[in-house]
Amino acid sequence: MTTTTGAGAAQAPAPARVESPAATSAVRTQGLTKRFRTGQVAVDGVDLHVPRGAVYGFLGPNGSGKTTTIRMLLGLVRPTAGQVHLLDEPMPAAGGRVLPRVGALVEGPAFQPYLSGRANLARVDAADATVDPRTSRRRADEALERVGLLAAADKRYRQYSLGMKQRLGLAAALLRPRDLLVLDEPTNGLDPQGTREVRTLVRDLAEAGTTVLVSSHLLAEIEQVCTHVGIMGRGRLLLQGPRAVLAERRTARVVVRTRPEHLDAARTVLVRLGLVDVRTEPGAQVAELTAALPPAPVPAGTSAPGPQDVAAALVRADVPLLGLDVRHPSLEEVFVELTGEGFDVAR
Ligand SMILES: Nc1ncnc2c1ncn2[C@@H]1O[C@H](COP(=O)(O)OP(=O)(O)OP(=O)(O)O)[C@@H](O)[C@H]1O
Repeated sequence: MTTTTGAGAAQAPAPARVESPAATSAVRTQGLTKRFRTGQVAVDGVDLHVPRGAVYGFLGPNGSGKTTTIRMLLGLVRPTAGQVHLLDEPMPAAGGRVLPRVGALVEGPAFQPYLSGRANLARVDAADATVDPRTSRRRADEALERVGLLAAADKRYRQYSLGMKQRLGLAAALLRPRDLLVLDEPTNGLDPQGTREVRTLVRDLAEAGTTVLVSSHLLAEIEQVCTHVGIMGRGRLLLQGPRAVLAERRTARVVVRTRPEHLDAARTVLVRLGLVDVRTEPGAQVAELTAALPPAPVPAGTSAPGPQDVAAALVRADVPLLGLDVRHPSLEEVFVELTGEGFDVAR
């Protein structure tokens, strides 16, 4: 794994800037696109917005373009088109100034296999021209402690488990205070306890004022710590916003069971009531219809049909009601619906 720490970039004194009122983004992209030489469009016109102070869950199935997007943010991959601003500064032009304020954990070989974890961190630290070399050891040990790796600090990197390697990558990103942390699948290779620790770490860092962009193909792993989410599917950003946008997508469906010969009449009733996405499943004895209920909350002054209205309307239309339920999709189902594939499916 590589840690991009802004190392080597001599930090020019920040010029006096008049911050515009809109200067509140940790990450902002416009039309970010990457077409590889193979012709594959891995990232397709992505407009990311990560507000300052957010924990932004960057979610999507394997192969949906998260890593390529992150690499473009950090200047590791050149975009085919589009713009990137980090901490309200244009990239890559302001990289020398901005990248020291950005810690990153992205995949790729970077650590020396025959050096210990601590010695590897010392190398990363030494490459950062903006820090005091005399306090290197303290920084390394504090970072190792933070990720629970102090006890294994003197072990060689090649003897580390995948989880330990991942922790060392995190430690490298934490060698100095950051305004923005970009973590690509930080829980890869970690056991459930390690995953919980990463979540706690992310929460602590955010509380201390660091904006965190964290990617995952596993919704449940990071959903709990996010204040914002962005969902990728096939190179496109399908949904973005405060975490509540996910809940809003959890449209409940009403499930109606009736006799097969009344299926068409029941369908007409549901459509007349204004329900959408009506699906029918004829059966020999019992036919089933499902339809989307309007999402709550309903705007003031309007009344959206609820399950009781559905029942009443069916009875009025003489449709025998053999059963009526309301089904709420899980967040996982919302994702599958959004991305059009299982959350673990590679392209
Ligand atoms: N260097 C490359 N050349 C050609 N295609 C690439 C290259 N890197 C990535 N891709 C393709 O671009 C698509 C997006 O890959 P990317 O790694 O960005 O997805 P991801 O969402 O990060 O997936 P994962 O969770 O598996 O890392 C994939 O289809 C991948 O095969």
